[in-house]
Amino acid sequence: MKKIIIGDNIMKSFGVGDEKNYVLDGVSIEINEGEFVSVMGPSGSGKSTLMYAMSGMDEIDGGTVSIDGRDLSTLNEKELADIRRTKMGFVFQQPTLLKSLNILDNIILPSMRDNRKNVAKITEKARTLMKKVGIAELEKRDITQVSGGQLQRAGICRALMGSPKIIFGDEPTGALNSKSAQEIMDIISEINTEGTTIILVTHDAKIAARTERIMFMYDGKIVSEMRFKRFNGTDIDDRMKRIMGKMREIGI
Ligand SMILES: Nc1ncnc2c1ncn2[C@@H]1O[C@H](COP(=O)(O)OP(=O)(O)OP(=O)(O)O)[C@@H](O)[C@H]1O
Repeated sequence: MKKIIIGDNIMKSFGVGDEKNYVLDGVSIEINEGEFVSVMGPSGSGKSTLMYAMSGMDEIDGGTVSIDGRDLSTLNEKELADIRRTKMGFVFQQPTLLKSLNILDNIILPSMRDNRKNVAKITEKARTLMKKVGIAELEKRDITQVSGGQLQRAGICRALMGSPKIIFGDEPTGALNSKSAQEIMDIISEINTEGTTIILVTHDAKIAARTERIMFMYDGKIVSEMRFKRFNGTDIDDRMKRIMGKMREIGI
């Protein structure tokens, strides 16, 4: 199986001198192409920092991160930006959409920055994605005129515009009620089934239970890992029970 992300002994600190605090303390991680991974851990354990380190959004103090065979430390700013744009998509708890633009324009905006000439093609792709996630009829709406779940669907469309190999999600369902959260997970699972590697940070055992591999962080380290078969909708309670047992064991 091809490894799409290899992180070796990643160190990341904030602060200087006596205030220096290692938030990632020698994290090694390998993610296979097409894997569906989640990262759990207490608040402040370093989950988001790990995601930013793995995606090259943040510089690291030590260790290495390679994406699709390329060591990020050997790349200049432009090469790094290219890799981020072509290989990765990001979904956050609250999609950062612009109030002055409608849903469709928000989805196409980042792609337009890269390629102004292909408006028709970009718009067509956005419409295909909107249809896929069930918001086709909302393209003209302002972002204040849709629900949180619909907004997150738009955020997912925007992340998918560049056909990324990897989607990073930082609490992508964190602002949603449980029904919308599960619907968003249905969409994310489908994207994974189509071959995209997914890495989610979540506090929610019910979200993690739908992934195939869960990494548990504590104090800047990955302290445990759990693997499941691909989720087929039948054994959520059993998976959640196992995850919650592990969380208790670790002290989360
Ligand atoms: N830019 C920053 N400057 C200083 N400290 C930071 C910065 N970003 C993160 N930290 C600190 O690093 C630690 C880990 O933060 P991180 O956001 O990775 O944790 P997390 O596990 O994702 O937490 P949560 O579940 O609350 O989102 C925290 O103590 C946080 O305060």
